[in-house]
Amino acid sequence: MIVMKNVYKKYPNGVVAANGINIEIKRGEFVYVVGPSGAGKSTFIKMMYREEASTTGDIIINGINLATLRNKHIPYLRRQIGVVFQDFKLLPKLNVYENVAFALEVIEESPEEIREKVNDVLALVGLTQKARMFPNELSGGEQQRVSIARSIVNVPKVVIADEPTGNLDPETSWEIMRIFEQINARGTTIVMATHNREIVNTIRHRVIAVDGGLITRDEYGGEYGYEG
Ligand SMILES: Nc1ncnc2c1ncn2[C@@H]1O[C@H](COP(=O)(O)OP(=O)(O)OP(=O)(O)O)[C@@H](O)[C@H]1O
Repeated sequence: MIVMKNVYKKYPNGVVAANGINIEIKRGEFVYVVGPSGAGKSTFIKMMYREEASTTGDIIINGINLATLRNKHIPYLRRQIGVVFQDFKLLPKLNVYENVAFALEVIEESPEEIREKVNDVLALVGLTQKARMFPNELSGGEQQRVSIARSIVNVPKVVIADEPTGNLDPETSWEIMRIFEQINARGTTIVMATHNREIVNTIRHRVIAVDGGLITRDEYGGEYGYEG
């Protein structure tokens, strides 16, 4: 489902952020990506949704080879992958419902389909009552719920999350994790970069540790194993 073969990434400034990564992530897995700041975690996951292209090596997502993917087909890839960010990235002028619906409208779904799908995901993240509110009227945890709803409304096979609890207090972080657990229980693959030791060591999943652009550890049910 996600395969990387000898993936190497050098940024234009000369920094090598991936230095020969080989990995296979199967459908339905939940994977944490951990490692010190600057280790290459974001680069690793940005390459999965083609925010960054690899310099050399193959990346295959759901059978799509990103090395040969033409730019005009990137939207097709993105529809198969939901992405959740630390800073939510909601559209401030759209309300909760519209932020989630937007992901569907751009691919020309019918109004009935949009309504049903958006209402379903808002119920899943517990925001039915706040559908008409705007991002600046919501707490950080609620904003992250909207962004998770947006990421899954297309029913992607993979959800990639880059530090999704990084801006949230501990209690809210656990609530957000419960939602990711639910999404994973429905069969969606989750790849999550995180600095949250408590979470990694409590809700056990596969742990991929990255350092210096290399995978230094890959264990099912592994420990966080880093300071900070
Ligand atoms: N767009 C870019 N241009 C140049 N260098 C970059 C770029 N993005 C990241 N880097 C460099 O690549 C290396 C890996 O960065 P990356 O953001 O992948 O690390 P990270 O493990 O996600 O770090 P953090 O935990 O601090 O978010 C760092 O040395 C960083 O400075």
